Amino acid sequence: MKNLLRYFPDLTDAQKEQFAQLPALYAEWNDKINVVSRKDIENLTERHVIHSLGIAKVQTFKPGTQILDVGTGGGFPGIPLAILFPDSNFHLVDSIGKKIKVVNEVSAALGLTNVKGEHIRAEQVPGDFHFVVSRAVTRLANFYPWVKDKFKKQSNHQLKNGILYLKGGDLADELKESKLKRIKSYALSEYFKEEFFETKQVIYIPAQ
Ligand SMILES: C[S@@+](CC[C@H](N)C(=O)[O-])C[C@H]1O[C@@H](n2cnc3c(N)ncnc32)[C@H](O)[C@@H]1O
Repeated sequence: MKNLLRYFPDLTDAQKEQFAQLPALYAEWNDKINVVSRKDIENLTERHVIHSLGIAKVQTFKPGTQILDVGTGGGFPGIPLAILFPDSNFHLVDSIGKKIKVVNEVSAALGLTNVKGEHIRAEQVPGDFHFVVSRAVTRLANFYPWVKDKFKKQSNHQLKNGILYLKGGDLADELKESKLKRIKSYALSEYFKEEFFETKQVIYIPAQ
């Protein structure tokens, strides 16, 4: 929690309270439905919450922004982003229904009104979003076709509408394979000092 406050010093009391509830909520739900590895549950704030919020270091979402989180699992990166941006709307989808149960239970416990969890495959989501966010779902060559028709035409952020994907390691082959253009990568080590972030990046792919 201390690091979270250091990296995001402008949180309101309500947001601090919501972030503070996450470790206990996920520990409780993870015992019933596994959404986070046992090792990671002990480092939830660093490995899941701060990591998810890496997207916010790259782009601040304006009020009214529509965001789709594809393959959200138990709600990452969608839930931490929804706490940070209470005036943006987050549609969190996963192809496994019990994971969405965790998403909906956690967001209800936090009183989040800007999160909609849905059990649906990404390919089937009817689209109209400014941004798609994701972490640890599939290679970009598979991912992009799932979401390519889901972007609003009008962009109103510093970044044009597109994908903000949390990735790690050497991505040269994956990016080449995807044949996607104008990709930018942002190293999370620029923002967060823990070793965990050393090779972590946010990959931005504008809608094309
Ligand atoms: C490794 S988990 C990552 C979960 C979460 N994003 C995280 O980082 O903690 C990958 C998730 O993607 C989901 N998934 C895979 N293919 C999908 C698809 N076509 N549509 C929706 N969800 C999908 C899986 O069910 C799984 O929950």
